[in-house]
Amino acid sequence: MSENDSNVIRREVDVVVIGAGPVGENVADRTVRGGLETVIVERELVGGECSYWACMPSKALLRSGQALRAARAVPGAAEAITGELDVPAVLARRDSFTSGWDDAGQVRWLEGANIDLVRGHGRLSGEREVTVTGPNGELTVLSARHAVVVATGSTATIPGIPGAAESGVWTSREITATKRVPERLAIIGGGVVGTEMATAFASLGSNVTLIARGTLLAGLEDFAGEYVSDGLKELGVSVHTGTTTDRIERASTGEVTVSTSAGEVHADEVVIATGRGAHTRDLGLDTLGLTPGDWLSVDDSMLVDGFDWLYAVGDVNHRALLTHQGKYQARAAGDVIAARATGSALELAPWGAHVATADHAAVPQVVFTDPEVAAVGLTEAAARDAGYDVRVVDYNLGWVAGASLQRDNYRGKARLVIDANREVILGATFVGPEVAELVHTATTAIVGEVSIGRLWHAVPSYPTVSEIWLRLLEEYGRPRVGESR
Ligand SMILES: Cc1cc2nc3c(=O)[nH]c(=O)nc-3n(C[C@H](O)[C@H](O)[C@H](O)COP(=O)(O)OP(=O)(O)OC[C@H]3O[C@@H](n4cnc5c(N)ncnc54)[C@H](O)[C@@H]3O)c2cc1C
Ligand SMILES: NC(=O)c1ccc[n+]([C@@H]2O[C@H](COP(=O)([O-])OP(=O)(O)OC[C@H]3O[C@@H](n4cnc5c(N)ncnc54)[C@H](O)[C@@H]3O)[C@@H](O)[C@H]2O)c1
Repeated sequence: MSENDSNVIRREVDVVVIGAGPVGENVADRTVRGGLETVIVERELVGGECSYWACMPSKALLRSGQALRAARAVPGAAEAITGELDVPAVLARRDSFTSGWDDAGQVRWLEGANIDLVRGHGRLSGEREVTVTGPNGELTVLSARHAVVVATGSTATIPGIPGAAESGVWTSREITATKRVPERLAIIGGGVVGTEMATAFASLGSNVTLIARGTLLAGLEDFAGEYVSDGLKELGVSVHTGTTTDRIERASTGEVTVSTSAGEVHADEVVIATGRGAHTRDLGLDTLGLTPGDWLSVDDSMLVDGFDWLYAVGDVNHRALLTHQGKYQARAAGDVIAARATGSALELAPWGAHVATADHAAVPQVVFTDPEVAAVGLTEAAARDAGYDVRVVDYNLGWVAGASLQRDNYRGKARLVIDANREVILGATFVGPEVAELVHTATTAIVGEVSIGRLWHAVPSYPTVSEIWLRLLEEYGRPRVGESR
């Protein structure tokens, strides 16, 4: 590209955001609201991974099976269920949630929010500068007066299992967008994607084998993975934990053989669900002295270490690979960029308006398996490792009146991890059918540092599953007179 090249469009704006996933969209929304002219660059679909190949399609694929099992667990309703899932209807509903992989609706949202879209692949090309290669090779050079925000997300990693690359394996993209349900499906990886997709496709009629090198859902409380393993087995999934995958081979017939330490698995398709890598390989990081392919390390206002104009928000900074947490970071980052640009007051102390403090203490996550797992904050092991004086209280969710009304044979467990010195909650985990909505109360209690004594005054309605809160408090004990705060 030469300076005088007439085919190069040059434009100066206040803020350039690279990546129009949920996080980039939210940063841009906040900078525009803060009075800054903002351009967003997108190489694929506006809405990002979450809208088309992750959160939305995966949850749509899971929901119908969950609703059917819920009805079957309630006598009276169960008798009314006479058939199986309507697979084409489930896939059609998934298609409606991805708008048929068409981003026109999200583009309209950008227009309504006064965010300018430049389609193409963005690369950092110098200080405060991004060069975009458009769909027909045209170049647009965007100079940012105030900030460049990298919100390019993450991509599925394919480990170096011999034969994987040549066998046409699927990742989360192909499984969430599939137009057919494979008769036999092997899934490698016992994390969130692996367990959710095993649940979805077992419900849709696949014969699923889940191969995990360790336990399921490592990183959460151990009992979460154990309950989910039992749930998968009840759905007919063959669960192999502590199992390594040595080779993947596709025969000319199309059949795939997965050789593992537990024997051979034969399948029609294999999904690799072994984690994510930073979407930064072809981003021009080297022009700034950074390493392509690395996650971008940031401070709590999302400024990349060593820069005063470069921000990294969402999956790409590796703080929490979750849409809601990335959008939380985006609100802080968008507002801090606007505040720094206009010279307004900054709030950078913990829990201030311009920092994502909750990333360190209160990241909620729901795993939409059956049973569901809803967790926030520290696990018991993480709290002990962090040096807290920990008290743990557990309770059987099936003993709560609201749970037994919800369905027969309700099975589940809840745990609070409590800082015994300050008597505040550090972490909470709920495992059971439809527990997703329970976790926000725990998030609020952790963020607000609400004392156990005060929580006794937060009365859950009878007979709801939320009465688990009262049972957990009873297990912990009521503060004596003079002790409550
Ligand atoms: C199967 C699956 C299910 C999931 N389910 C959930 C869930 O239920 N709940 C939840 O909270 N999280 C879920 N996640 C995680 C969630 O998808 C991510 O945390 C979220 O998408 C991150 O948003 P983001 O905007 O940072 O990145 P992305 O959504 O990945 O968006 C990044 C955007 O940047 C664009 N881009 C990248 N590089 C460039 C470039 N150089 N130039 C221009 N554009 C570029 C991409 O095309 C993309 O549109 C799931 C993930 C997977 C894989
Ligand atoms: N409901 C949700 O919120 C939701 C759903 C799906 C994904 N996500 C997010 O997306 C991210 C990615 O999910 P994921 O399941 O791909 O990653 P993950 O980190 O949750 O799980 C990866 C799994 O693969 C295993 N693994 C890693 N390398 C391996 C190898 N070489 N061979 C065999 N196994 C290997 C790990 O031990 C782990 O069990 C997660 O961080 C998660 O937060 C969230």
